[in-house]
Amino acid sequence: MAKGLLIVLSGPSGVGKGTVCSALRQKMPGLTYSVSATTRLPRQGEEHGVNYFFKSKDQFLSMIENDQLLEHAEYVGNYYGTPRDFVEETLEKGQDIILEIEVQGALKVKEKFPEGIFIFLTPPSLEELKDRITGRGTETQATIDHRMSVAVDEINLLKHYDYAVVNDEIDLACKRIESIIIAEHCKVRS
Ligand SMILES: Nc1ncnc2c1ncn2[C@@H]1O[C@H](COP(=O)(O)OP(=O)(O)OP(=O)(O)O)[C@@H](O)[C@H]1O
Ligand SMILES: Nc1nc2c(ncn2[C@@H]2O[C@H](COP(=O)(O)O)[C@@H](O)[C@H]2O)c(=O)[nH]1
Repeated sequence: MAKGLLIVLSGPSGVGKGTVCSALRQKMPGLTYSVSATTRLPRQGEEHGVNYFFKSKDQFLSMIENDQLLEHAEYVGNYYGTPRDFVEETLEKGQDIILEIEVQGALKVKEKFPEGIFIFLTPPSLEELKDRITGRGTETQATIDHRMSVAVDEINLLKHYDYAVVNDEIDLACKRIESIIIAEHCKVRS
């Protein structure tokens, strides 16, 4: 049986990865979502096992030690990582999986899975990006400033991705990503 596609969606904080990914999962119910582990505290309404596996720093470090993470990164003061077994088992079953992760982690996944599909979601402008992070109302001003400064470095790494998708409008961005996945399934592979 053919393996599933590993799809990595990244882009700066607040660009709309989570929003677009939720819309995409509604349109493509066969697409499996990789739930990450993090040491970040839950935001209001976030659930363990749904949005993230929320871990203490010691628990996270032990996941690294035991090689349970496909990749991990430290981002703006917290650790984030992708549980390895779930990704590998999903691909083996022939199902597509999407990872919604930041850029350092995406580049580590690319080293291990060069056959993956790497999609960078871009904001229409940096001003709009800042408005979105601020408007979400989840971050302090200091965190917004930190995330915005990291965003500039992240956008400079766009060249390592296969596709750039602008998130000007949620439905359009979602349609572009759906089209990429459909086209990748039609690709002739040697
Ligand atoms: N196309 C869009 N137009 C306007 N607002 C949007 C659009 N896409 C997302 N948003 C809004 O921008 C904010 C940030 O979106 P979201 O939380 O999905 O970003 P993210 O990239 O997942 O962020 P993070 O990396 O911090 O988790 C949310 O309030 C969301 O409703
Ligand atoms: N390298 C990884 N990055 C991840 C993972 N899960 C989420 N993320 C990214 O972290 C930032 C911050 O997320 P937030 O929920 O605190 O706003 C964002 O870019 C996420 O996409 C992961 O497993 N590995």
